[in-house]
Amino acid sequence: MRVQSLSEGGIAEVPPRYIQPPEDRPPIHDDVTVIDNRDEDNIPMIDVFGFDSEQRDAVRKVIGDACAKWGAFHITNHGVPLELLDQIRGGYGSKMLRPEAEAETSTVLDWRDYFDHHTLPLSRRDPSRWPHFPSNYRQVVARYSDELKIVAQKLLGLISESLGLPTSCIEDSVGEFYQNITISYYPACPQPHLTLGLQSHSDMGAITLLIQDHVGGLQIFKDSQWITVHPQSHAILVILADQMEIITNGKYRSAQHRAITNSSSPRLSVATFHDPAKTAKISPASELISNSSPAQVP
Ligand SMILES: O=C(O)CCC(=O)C(=O)O
Ligand SMILES: [Fe+2]
Repeated sequence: MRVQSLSEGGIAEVPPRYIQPPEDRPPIHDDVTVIDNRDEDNIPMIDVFGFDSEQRDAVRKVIGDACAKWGAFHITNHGVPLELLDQIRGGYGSKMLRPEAEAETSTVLDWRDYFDHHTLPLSRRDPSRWPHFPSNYRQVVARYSDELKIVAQKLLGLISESLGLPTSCIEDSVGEFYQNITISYYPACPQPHLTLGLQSHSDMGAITLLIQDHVGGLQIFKDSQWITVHPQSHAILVILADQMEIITNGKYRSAQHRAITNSSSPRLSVATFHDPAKTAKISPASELISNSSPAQVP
């Protein structure tokens, strides 16, 4: 059953299968706020200046710092047309989302419906399996996929350089991207203090590019605290994923994150995952292995 139907049915209490164990529940009181971190503690906002080569040294430096400290950061002036960000966020959400089969082993369910699109390589892209409304929907998703692949490639180049690696190092070890776009819809929840929209996890691929609407609810775990990522409509959130942690031999960590719910507004996010090719064998870059920094994985 869709969570959206539960929510719109007007239930006052969430079904038991959605109730998180006490240690995982978010600290929401009177449904207003979560821990509200001060702005200076919030996730870095990095202007990449359209990946302009003149700014490359400076941008590489701040990206390196953000990767080491946060494993996640916002970028602006990324070159993706802002109207495309709005198009993929806008209006497509609730009606076409359907729940994917929940693993029966999962004891507690997420307060979320989602729709997954296989977008790259092109051999996996079959728009006929995607919703066909609004009429330009498939076109928007395809265009968004292509634009975000470019951003992901440019970021991998900068991240490689920030570690003193050749520009193409990480991209070469990742191989041809497997890209998936997941649109998540989190209906309003009558008991946000008992539930999670999405349980704590790190993404398993190489790099995730995420945009969200104005509601907010994404949190990143840093220094033993959950930090709420303030929505920034023109920015793209970059989240380092597990394969990046392996390739960088732990110099950069994948970011642990989760989504919380709220009782008043449904929320939408669009996550674009870039995973290594199925044939890629991921291991730490040899340049990052030394006596003082042995390989963290074989
Ligand atoms: O909805 C969000 O902000 C988070 C989505 C996410 O982390 C995921 O789909 O892996
Ligand atoms: Fe995630």
